[in-house]
Amino acid sequence: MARKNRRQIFEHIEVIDAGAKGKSIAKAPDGKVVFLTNAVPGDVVNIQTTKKRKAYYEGIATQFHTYSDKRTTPKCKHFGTCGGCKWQFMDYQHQLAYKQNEVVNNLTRLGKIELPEITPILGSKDQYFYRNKMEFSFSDSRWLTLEEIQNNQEIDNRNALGFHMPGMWDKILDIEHCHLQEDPSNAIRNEVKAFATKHQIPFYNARKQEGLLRTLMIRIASTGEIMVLVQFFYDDAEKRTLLMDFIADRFPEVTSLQYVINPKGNDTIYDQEVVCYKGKAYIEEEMEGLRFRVNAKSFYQTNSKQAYELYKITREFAGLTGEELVYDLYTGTGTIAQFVAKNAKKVIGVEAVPEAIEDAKENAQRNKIDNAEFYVGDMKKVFTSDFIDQHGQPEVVITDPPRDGMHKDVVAQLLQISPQKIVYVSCNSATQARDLALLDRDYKVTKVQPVDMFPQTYHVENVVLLEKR
Ligand SMILES: C[S@@+](CC[C@H](N)C(=O)[O-])C[C@H]1O[C@@H](n2cnc3c(N)ncnc32)[C@H](O)[C@@H]1O
Repeated sequence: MARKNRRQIFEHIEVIDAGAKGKSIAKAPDGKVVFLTNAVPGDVVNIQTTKKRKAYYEGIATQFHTYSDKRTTPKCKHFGTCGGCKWQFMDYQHQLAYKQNEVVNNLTRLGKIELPEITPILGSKDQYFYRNKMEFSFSDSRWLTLEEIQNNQEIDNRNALGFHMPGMWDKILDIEHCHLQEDPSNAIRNEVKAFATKHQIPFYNARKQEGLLRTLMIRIASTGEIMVLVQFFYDDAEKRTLLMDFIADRFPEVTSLQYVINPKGNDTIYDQEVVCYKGKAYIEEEMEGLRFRVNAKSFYQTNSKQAYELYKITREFAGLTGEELVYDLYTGTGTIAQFVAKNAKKVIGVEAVPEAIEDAKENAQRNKIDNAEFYVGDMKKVFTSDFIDQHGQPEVVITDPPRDGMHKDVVAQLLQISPQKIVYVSCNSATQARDLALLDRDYKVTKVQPVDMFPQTYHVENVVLLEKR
């Protein structure tokens, strides 16, 4: 009897498009779509299927007959193993074209939105070393590369400090050089790993839940300030001090050295106490003369230069005259709210993370902004008719939700309060399309501007202006 999920080989297939989550698309001889992980549109390949579903296959290209002219040479030695920068092998102009297409497809096909003429996507000047924040994981059972296995290399130490292998919670790929964050990021990570290994400070083992060192976070702000945060699994004062002093002495340019002791099963630090070991408990970002203090738990857009471009577009779309009451929903540390405050009568920011709202209030005070107020809470619970009665009917609403988009009650409330304009900033145009469809009854999409915040990845940010019909 034939096995249902039997692997199949398709020969001489042209890859025709790039699809969701960075996968490329080909057509199998039976007409079904094949999603591929390792090919670029224009490649002609042999495909081995890895999964068979009713309507499509998943597969990998096993042999290349023709290489696409959209290809370029990846810069990173970890490309192909590391899941971080999946599009590094595609020329940047083509990356941008596919991102633009993704936005248009999602808005028109999923949202059924009638679109105005769309301005071309705004590309990033820096295509590498654009991230201000990186988080690396320690592991005592490093992922072995094919090269190491093939060379039958003697492996006496399996320590790693790097990224999770795609889809594997317990396997870490050791990173020697990452092209996403500028110096001294690579030096800090590599020297911390070498020092901890030499001094036998145990690296974490996620399966056994043992080992001292869990994660290393590095933040490098546009002002040049640097935050390093080490996460430990338990407290060992001697080993902790040894490592923290090493970082402080070896990297005096670090302005904020912090640690967390996190005995939980997962390594999120949002519910943990952060201890400042040396320097300040925050770093400062700067934008158009505004200074933003960012603490270890605060969200700050990870590409600082493109965040400035994104905020300028948001402000331009809002078209403020100085007379408007503006709501900034999902305000984070209040950066957009403060960025538009001088053009508005008053701005109200709402956000779920209390520490972010504390930062927002303090930042506004230091920036001498006295027409912005910030409130903490879950949006669907806070953004109610009572809240509007208390704070006033906004003429403009800016909304920048997480990847899931807005809760349907929040969308319903927007329809209810009916502002003249809504500026919708999104990092996921599929959920944005869903929300725009719900708003379509009363609002027309009049401007769309995709922005590339994350070169070498398939992620795309999109700003939409909605005006009342
Ligand atoms: C994409 S970030 C935008 C932050 C900010 N606008 C900026 O540019 O820095 C989304 C924000 O929504 C917040 N958030 C997520 N779910 C929320 C909810 N249910 N209610 C309120 N805020 C929420 C997150 O904490 C995060 O700060």
